[in-house]
Amino acid sequence: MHVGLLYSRIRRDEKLLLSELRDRDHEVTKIDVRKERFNIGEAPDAFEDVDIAVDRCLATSRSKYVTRFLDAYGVPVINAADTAELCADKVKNSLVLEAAGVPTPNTDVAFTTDSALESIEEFGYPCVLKPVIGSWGRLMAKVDSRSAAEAILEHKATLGHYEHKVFYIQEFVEKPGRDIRVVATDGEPVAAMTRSSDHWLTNAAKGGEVNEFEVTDEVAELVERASDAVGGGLLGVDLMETGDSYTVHEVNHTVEFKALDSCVDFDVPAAIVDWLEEKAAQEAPA
Ligand SMILES: Nc1ncnc2c1ncn2[C@@H]1O[C@H](COP(=O)(O)OP(=O)(O)OP(=O)(O)O)[C@@H](O)[C@H]1O
Repeated sequence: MHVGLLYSRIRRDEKLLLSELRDRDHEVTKIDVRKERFNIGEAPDAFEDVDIAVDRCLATSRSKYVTRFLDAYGVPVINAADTAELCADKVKNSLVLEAAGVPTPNTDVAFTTDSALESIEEFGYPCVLKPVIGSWGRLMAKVDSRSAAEAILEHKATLGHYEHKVFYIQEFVEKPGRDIRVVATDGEPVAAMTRSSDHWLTNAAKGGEVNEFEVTDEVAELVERASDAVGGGLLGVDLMETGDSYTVHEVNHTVEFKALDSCVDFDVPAAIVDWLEEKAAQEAPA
């Protein structure tokens, strides 16, 4: 197959994918989206003969638009534009998980500091404020008191980019010092890990310790439902343990898997490329 890999920076994750694709003698065109121009009617030459495109753009904004252009050009893309749209935005992510009946932390959205403060007071302390767009745990706030809430809201309202004026307020989940990341292809778990830390932000990007997690039937079922809720694809489903069950706090669409690959006794890039081969075969004209 001929894979178009869309990127703006080649991380270790992309290197792992590229080397697996090349080991299997697949043709790969690396497409640096910073150097391309996307015309509304005509596809850039780089996409010629590409069987399947894999969006690995770091910046959410690029990912969202590039996948739309690929759709318009008729090039199959992992992940689909609609999936990118739903995963890139925490509000949309929460809404589709809730609508699909997937347990997810209770969340309010408010547009003014006064109404946000009402939500915060209702959730009680601590609760969590998250930027609606963002990753790696950046600009997340655990709000411990009313005075902290007032200060954070004022900072966001005064100094924040317009997206920070959409206040996303979430209940604090008393997880056991770790969360769970499951990488899945069309809802089928590939492998999973726990991310542990003394810090309330346990994600690997923040330096949390990673360990293999054996996916139980209950987790597999939640992962499948969470994946379906955003339209499937190659996804990272994040869950927290709640004591007697789980809650899914996020589904990621340009999932990083290097940390997972390093801690499991399983070849993650190989499993991803197996799945890509299947997808490309399904997309091929009969
Ligand atoms: N409601 C919550 N209660 C308690 N802890 C939370 C809550 N939401 C998130 N966390 C913790 O914060 C971490 C980052 O959360 P989240 O995944 O929402 O942020 P992110 O910036 O999108 O991170 P990433 O893109 O790396 O997954 C989680 O790994 C989890 O440890």
